Amino acid sequence: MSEVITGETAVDQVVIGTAAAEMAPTSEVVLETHGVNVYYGSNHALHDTSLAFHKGEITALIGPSGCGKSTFLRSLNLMNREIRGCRVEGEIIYDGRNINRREENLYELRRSIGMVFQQPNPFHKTIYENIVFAPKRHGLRGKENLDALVEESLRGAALWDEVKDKLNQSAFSLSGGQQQRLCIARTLAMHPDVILFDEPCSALDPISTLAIEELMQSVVKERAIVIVTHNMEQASRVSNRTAFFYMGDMVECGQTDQIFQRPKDKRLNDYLTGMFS
Ligand SMILES: Nc1ncnc2c1ncn2[C@@H]1O[C@H](COP(=O)(O)OP(=O)(O)OP(=O)(O)O)[C@@H](O)[C@H]1O
Repeated sequence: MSEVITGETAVDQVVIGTAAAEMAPTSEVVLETHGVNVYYGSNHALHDTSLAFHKGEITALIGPSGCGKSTFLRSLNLMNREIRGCRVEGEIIYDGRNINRREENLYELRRSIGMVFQQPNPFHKTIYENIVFAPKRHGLRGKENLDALVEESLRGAALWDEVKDKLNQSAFSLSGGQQQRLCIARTLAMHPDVILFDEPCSALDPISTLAIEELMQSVVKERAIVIVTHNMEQASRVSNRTAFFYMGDMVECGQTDQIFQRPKDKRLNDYLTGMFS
């Protein structure tokens, strides 16, 4: 049950970014959940969560530490299956089917629903090989095709100009921000319909953070993006829609400007005004 706020809720700390405000949402739902519950053993960490993610939209998941944001994000491409003792119930609908079933091919699914993690995690390979590794395993052949994919993906991740002359160097010769963009390029190389970002900028400086945010906005047109972030300014700058989680409940979801400027739930208002973090 949500506590509804009455009267003025002057949430002035966060200025809504024009980029997010200008992005026109489309109505095509790419991925949606119905009544998702997640358990770690006996800990019921996420309660009955239903959300839809639209093509062309960035959705930010916000809320205090331990409220279930990453748990929910990980359930969207069945990453929670990698965690021993974790159980996910409910429907996760992608491409016309419920993917939360044992027969789902995780290898194929994660091509379509990619994920970028908090810490950049390139492979111990060259920049070039980082991009083509998975596409080759999925059958892509021919130097011309591979070269074209490398260039397209690195351009998509705004990294091409910085690395085009050193594609055969180790990915670890890059800075942290460049490594994160390489990980995004690696994800883009699979042409995913959805990209999940789990606090992708928390290890980065402000300039690299801005580069990642611009990058998300440039690649969202073709897909849906979901981002977990602790940075309220980031959520307001990049997202079209924001969902607020609290103690395992998805408490409120709406257009980002409504969430930040006219929150309905008292817990959301308290969170935004810094009464707890
Ligand atoms: N691998 C795990 N094993 C057991 N319990 C977990 C695991 N991951 C998360 N949890 C539990 O699930 C609940 C939600 O955690 P989760 O990491 O999803 O929250 P969060 O909102 O993403 O937090 P943060 O912002 O700190 O990353 C917490 O009670 C946490 O202890």
